Amino acid sequence: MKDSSYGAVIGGIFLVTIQHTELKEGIQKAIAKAKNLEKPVLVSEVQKVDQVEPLNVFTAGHQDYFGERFFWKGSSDEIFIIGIGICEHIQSDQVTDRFFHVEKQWKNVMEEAVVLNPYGLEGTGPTMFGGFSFDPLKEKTELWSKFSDSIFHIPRFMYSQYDGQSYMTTNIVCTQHDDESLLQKVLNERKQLLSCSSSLQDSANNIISQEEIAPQQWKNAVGQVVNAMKNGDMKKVVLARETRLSYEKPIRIESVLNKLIKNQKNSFIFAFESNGDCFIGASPERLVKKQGKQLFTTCLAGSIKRGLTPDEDEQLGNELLSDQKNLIEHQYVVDMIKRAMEQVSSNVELPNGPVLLKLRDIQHLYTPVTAEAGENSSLLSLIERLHPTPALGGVPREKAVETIRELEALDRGLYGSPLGWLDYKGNGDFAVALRSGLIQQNEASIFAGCGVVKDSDIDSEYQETNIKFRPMLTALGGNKQ
Ligand SMILES: C=C(O[C@H]1C=CC=C(C(=O)O)[C@@H]1O)C(=O)O
Ligand SMILES: [Mg+2]
Repeated sequence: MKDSSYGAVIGGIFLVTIQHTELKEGIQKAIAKAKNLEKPVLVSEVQKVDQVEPLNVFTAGHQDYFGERFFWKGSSDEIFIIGIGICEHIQSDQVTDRFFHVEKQWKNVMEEAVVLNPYGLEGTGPTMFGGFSFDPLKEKTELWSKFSDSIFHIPRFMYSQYDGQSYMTTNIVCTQHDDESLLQKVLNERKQLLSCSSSLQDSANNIISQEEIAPQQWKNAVGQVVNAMKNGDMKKVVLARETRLSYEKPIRIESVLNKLIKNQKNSFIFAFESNGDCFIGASPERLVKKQGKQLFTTCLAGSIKRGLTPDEDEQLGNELLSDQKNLIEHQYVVDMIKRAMEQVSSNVELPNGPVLLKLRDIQHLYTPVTAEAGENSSLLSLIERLHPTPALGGVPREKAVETIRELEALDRGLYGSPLGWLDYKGNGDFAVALRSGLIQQNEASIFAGCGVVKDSDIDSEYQETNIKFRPMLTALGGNKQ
């Protein structure tokens, strides 16, 4: 067969002329390997492509891959990763050692993989994305039935935009029973995807109801925790709650993403689809990023609203910077992260005190941390060590997580969890999945929590969660308090 090439468009933009000589050879090699080893072998091919609007790629996947897509934007727009379709699932409901199990499965796939990646940039080639639920021991509800406790996907197609360059990765699992016809099948799928429309009609979708779930019960829980702190050794517990919205028609994930991208600067924007449901959000908080040996993590805790005028905003910021309750709430996070990083990495560096991180709806106390990874520190092992930080769990960690498990009415699922991506070179980035919600056709559940310490005032904490609902409420067109 003579090699051919073709051009393709996404939303009227000429995307790329893709040749597939190497892919053909890669598939042949992988099939031979699969026969030899009697197990499936992954082929991953990377092509440089013209830059397109990342959201257009996600939208182009709507028709054939709805429920199997991933969207990721780095917090400073440095990287976009869009996954379309699922080539391989890496998941487990294992409670103990779940990070280790995911790492083992990932290594198992990568061990024999045939990688055709002349660029070798992070976030290109074999990459998995997904996350770990907040607490695998929490009693399950229907809400998160479409997601397992540890859930990662290797996409069929992946568009990555990094450092002003764009790449298209194609992943194929070859088995011992496959033959060369697999190439044509994949090329057809790719051609079909690239020719799909990237604009969807966005017609009005009215809200039928918006309900805060058990606000009084949540306030009681905050009161109970504050009392327990006055008499015991518990120092901080983060308590979260849910608001549920329902709509006339299915919610357009593309349109929610579009609004999050436009409104929520300095945030990780993500959407992770599984079995038709979508976990989506705009989190300002990084759990940990690994780039070569360099590690980046952040302490984010302590909050105040934005001002209506620049003067008021500055005044509120200064108030936050000197507020003892918020400084203590923040310091618990700094102490824990510093200690955890010092155990497994070197050159741990952080400023002496927090600065302000101003987002559209809220301002936070923020301390960035950098370090150099130790020999055996994989990204997943770092996530295991850090999750949950006291920005979502509390101090002491075990006791706080138990308290959340007992007192919180909410099934957190992936809210507050490590969510992100990991490539075959060990690079990756995970956010703490806050300011987020779960979209299930016509319904959305959104989540917000706050750090309760012994000086917490129940009504102020309640107001703080209302502010934290705003990013998702704005994107969903809901009513804000
Ligand atoms: C738990 C949330 O925020 C955390 C992150 C930043 C500030 C927080 C706070 O001030 O309470 C929380 O610890 C949330 O947004 O749902
Ligand atoms: Mg707070």
